[in-house]
Amino acid sequence: MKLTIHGVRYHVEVDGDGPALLLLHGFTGSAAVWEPFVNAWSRWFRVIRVDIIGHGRTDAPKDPSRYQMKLVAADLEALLEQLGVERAHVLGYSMGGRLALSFALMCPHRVDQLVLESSSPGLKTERERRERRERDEALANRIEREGVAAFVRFWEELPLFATQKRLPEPVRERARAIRLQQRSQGLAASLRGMGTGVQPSWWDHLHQFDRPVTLITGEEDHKYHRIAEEMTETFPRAQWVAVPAAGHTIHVEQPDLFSSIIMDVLSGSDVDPGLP
Ligand SMILES: C=C(O[C@H]1C=C[C@H](C(=O)CCC(=O)O)[C@@H](C(=O)O)[C@@H]1O)C(=O)O
Repeated sequence: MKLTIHGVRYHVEVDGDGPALLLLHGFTGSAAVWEPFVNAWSRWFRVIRVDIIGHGRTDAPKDPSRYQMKLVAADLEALLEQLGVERAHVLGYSMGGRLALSFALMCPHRVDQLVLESSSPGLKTERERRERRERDEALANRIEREGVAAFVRFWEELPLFATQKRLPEPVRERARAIRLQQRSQGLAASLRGMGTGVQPSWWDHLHQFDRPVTLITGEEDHKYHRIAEEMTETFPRAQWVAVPAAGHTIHVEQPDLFSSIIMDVLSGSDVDPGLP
């Protein structure tokens, strides 16, 4: 379905009934990344998948200022309102996790449980943010200059995704196909408007969020493993699950284990952080 939120036409897919579960994909992704989980999860939840601004079949305004994290978080509140959803479990992956955390801190009354897969609260210092903005501006220019296909070839070779090289080719092909569906204008504006160096740092606000939080990282994703360790110490009610034999994109690399973790967490079952 299409919902017009503050002038942006969002593509939203809704499956199932029950407690709302809002799913937020990562940079270069779309609602399609969650497709493998919808049949199982929609038996228990009203699964709401959003194409984040600039991605998928949602509008991709050229002006990066429309992608500001606080504006997009406000979009999510209005979107849930239009769907008649008062509160939701919110699961975000990577960029979607940064958005999920922004939404949770801005609208805590709208969140039942927060689950962050391989994500961060932003960068602590203005120097880190400035350096990241410069890197992301160069990336945005590269996307506009070379196009999405060339960018995807570069992007999927990042060390952050090295563990995906051991995945079966059809799995990698599916992830690649979703990235290739993106528009250069949307990706470039997303980096400039809601990149890690642009968003506010939420590090000093994590202690304010007293709803249950689950942080999920891959044991081989050392950078986000460290970030999750620090976030766990800061949130009042956080658990951290480190998934073996996985890197940054756990829902692609260990889908069955990922789905079990999510269902256990959302059903209120204890998850063994050490896992089998
Ligand atoms: C390259 C780094 O940061 C980027 C990596 C992960 C985030 C993401 O959403 C990637 C999703 C995917 O391609 O599967 C992205 C973001 O948060 O916007 C980061 O820019 C890094 O080394 O941290």
